[in-house]
Amino acid sequence: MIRSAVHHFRRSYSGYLSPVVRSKTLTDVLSKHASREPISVITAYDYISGSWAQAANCDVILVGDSLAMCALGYESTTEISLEEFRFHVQSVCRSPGEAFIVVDIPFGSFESSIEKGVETAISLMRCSPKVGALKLEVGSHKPGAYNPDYSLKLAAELCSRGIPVMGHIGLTPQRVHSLGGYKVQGNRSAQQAAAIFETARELQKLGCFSLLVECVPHKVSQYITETLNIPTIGIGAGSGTSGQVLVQSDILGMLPGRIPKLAQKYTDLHTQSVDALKHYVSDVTMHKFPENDKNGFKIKEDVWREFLEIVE
Ligand SMILES: Nc1nc(=O)c2c([nH]1)NC[C@@H]1CN(c3ccc(C(=O)N[C@@H](CCC(=O)O)C(=O)O)cc3)CN21
Ligand SMILES: CC(C)C(=O)C(=O)O
Ligand SMILES: [Mg+2]
Repeated sequence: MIRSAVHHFRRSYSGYLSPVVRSKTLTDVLSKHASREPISVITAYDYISGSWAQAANCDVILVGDSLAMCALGYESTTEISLEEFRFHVQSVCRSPGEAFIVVDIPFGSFESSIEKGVETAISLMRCSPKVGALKLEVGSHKPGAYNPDYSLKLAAELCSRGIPVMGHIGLTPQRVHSLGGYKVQGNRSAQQAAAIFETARELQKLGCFSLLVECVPHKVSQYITETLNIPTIGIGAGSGTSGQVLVQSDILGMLPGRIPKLAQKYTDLHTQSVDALKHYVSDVTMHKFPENDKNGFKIKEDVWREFLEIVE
């Protein structure tokens, strides 16, 4: 059977049929690293923020569990459930574009057992065929320790099952309680920095395709980047990593108040949005909106007269 041409089109956010764009694959991301081009990563939380990141041509979209704090108003990332998180993954995946999509594994969905972790990982991969990889926060590996960190074992199990894993090291926000706050990691002692490096090396050995390095002194993250073959994506890890990631709500200034020192605000969407909304509220109050000619709909004069005859 000849396939109809419509199969090669999909609906874009504007509602029009647009040519299907194939998402970047893991291979595309790794070839970018092989040619030493910086990899750009932006978080997204829903269809709108996903579409913005796609339109900006970032290489990778991270559906980060920071959405708990930055889009849902929770106090920490530990509060969001897997079920709630999956809806957001699905909506980001509906955004049209080429970005490779990486998804966080939220707190509480993988810690009880390896089996549970594997099941969760499969359910996240199955949110959409556009989910290309998962990200797992990993605790510091103590070299020679009798009981290696559970998350290292889970990372290995996922890799061995064909699920691409990005290991997340340094400041791991899901462990905010055991870390005693959102603090720089690997700056207090040589042993602490070495533990982060050893964890990075171990994760590469276990098969992780990339590492996310958060809030680590730039000398340490650059050393990790230069020593390993897999790309490192930094946040608060300086300029020596293979790529950078930031939280979209920080880049755009979507929320009032301060953003972490590691981030940079490129615009103030909160202020701009509130100003625009105030303008609308004022227009409604002042009878300036809507304007019948511009925003309204007409009825034919004879239909109108007939209407009046019926009702009067
Ligand atoms: N808006 C936002 N941006 C983020 O990048 C982000 C979140 N939220 N929530 C989840 C995690 C937590 N992250 C954070 C949160 C706070 C700091 C922070 O307050 N850092 C201190 C410096 C660190 C220190 O004093 O040791 C700062 O002054 O900004 C850092 C990373 C990164 N992630
Ligand atoms: C802060 C980044 C790295 C993250 O894990 C997230 O957005 O959830
Ligand atoms: Mg996260």
